[in-house]
Amino acid sequence: MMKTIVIDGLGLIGGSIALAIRQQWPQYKIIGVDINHHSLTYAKEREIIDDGFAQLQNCAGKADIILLAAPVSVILKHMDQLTQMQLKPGVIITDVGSTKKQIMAKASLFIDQGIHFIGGHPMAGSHKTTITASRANLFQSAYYFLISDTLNDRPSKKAVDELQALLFGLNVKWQLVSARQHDQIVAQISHLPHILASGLVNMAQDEFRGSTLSLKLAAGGFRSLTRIASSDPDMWTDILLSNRQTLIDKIDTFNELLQHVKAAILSSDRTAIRNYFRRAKITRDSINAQASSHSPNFYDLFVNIPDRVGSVAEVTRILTEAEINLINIHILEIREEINGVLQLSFSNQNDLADAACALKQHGLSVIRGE
Ligand SMILES: NC(=O)C1=CN([C@@H]2O[C@H](COP(=O)(O)OP(=O)(O)OC[C@H]3O[C@@H](n4cnc5c(N)ncnc54)[C@H](O)[C@@H]3O)[C@@H](O)[C@H]2O)C=CC1
Ligand SMILES: O=C(O)C(=O)Cc1ccc(O)cc1
Repeated sequence: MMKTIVIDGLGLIGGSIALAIRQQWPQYKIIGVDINHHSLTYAKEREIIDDGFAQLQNCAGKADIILLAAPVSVILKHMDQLTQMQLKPGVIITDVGSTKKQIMAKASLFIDQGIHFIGGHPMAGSHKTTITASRANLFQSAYYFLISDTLNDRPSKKAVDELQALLFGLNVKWQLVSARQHDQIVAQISHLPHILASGLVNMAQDEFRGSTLSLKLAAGGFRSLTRIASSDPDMWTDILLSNRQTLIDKIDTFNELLQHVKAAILSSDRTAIRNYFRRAKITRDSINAQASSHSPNFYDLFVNIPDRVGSVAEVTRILTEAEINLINIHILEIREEINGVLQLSFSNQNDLADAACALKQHGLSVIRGE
């Protein structure tokens, strides 16, 4: 059956979902909405969308499914606007916003109109934004939250089935939670870390101001811990302001934790300091162990690469030529004058074996992951 999908906000997430729907359901019509005409042109030229509009009101009435994928403040504004529009009977509206309580509070407006609203949030993405960074496999094996608050009746179950079928090609693991639970979870594992990463970068910048030393000295730890400080400032302002109280509480708790470490250092309490690191190490190690024992989502290969311009590109070129689908690429260690290590992730063992063979043939040294 032909369906019309409207994606409002054609950036990293909207673009990646459009690509995945395109692959899975080539017969569906995908309409993109974005205030940035470059995104629309880019998407049309690459046939990611069939048609593009600058305003949601110009196409929302044609949609069987509307996916809101703009920044959170825009999602909220557009939800208000949608309640004033003439929409198809049975339309499903969903969103991908990073916070859920405010959005789900507004979703009650739709219930009175007999419209299904399904709150959603894919737990994958990147510090890179805009449609140019989008890719069909961005969400491969990631968790995708669906918000249980408005999904209690039978018609909603049918709507959820329809949404999950639409997004089948994302290859995500669905996770049902309440909006409250959701905002608590993501405050801890996503929002607070973003605040801290940017704080570390700002503090280091202040420290080095007026000195000849610079952030170039930063080793791998600082770099990997602060990668997300490169995320989009506007998007993150929206996120923090839509999860205010939870984040205020989290910051207080983190403050207490820092005070605890400070006290341990002040009193040279070796045991307390060691326990601080030991407890974290056990937990952090177990995240990797859980991921590999429950479901090996990724098959990893590690490649030593020489420190020279273009060596990462050479690896990806070899894989592209061999038509091997790379799920993820991560630079683990790359410092000036020292060889680097690339972590390459594949979705299955065969791809991994083919990649190892192709890279070896080109003289690269590879190590298989556990
Ligand atoms: N970046 C990430 O890793 C993740 C982001 N999210 C959420 O997904 C949503 C989109 O994020 P990204 O795709 O990363 O951002 P993005 O910046 O790549 O894309 C947002 C798009 O929305 C467009 N836009 C802004 N105002 C608009 C308006 N009034 N009407 C129509 N389009 C408008 C922008 O021009 C841009 O193309 C946000 O709500 C974010 O919180 C969710 C999961 C991961
Ligand atoms: O870049 C990263 O690692 C992220 O943390 C991506 C991300 C950003 C926002 C979300 O709501 C979910 C995931």
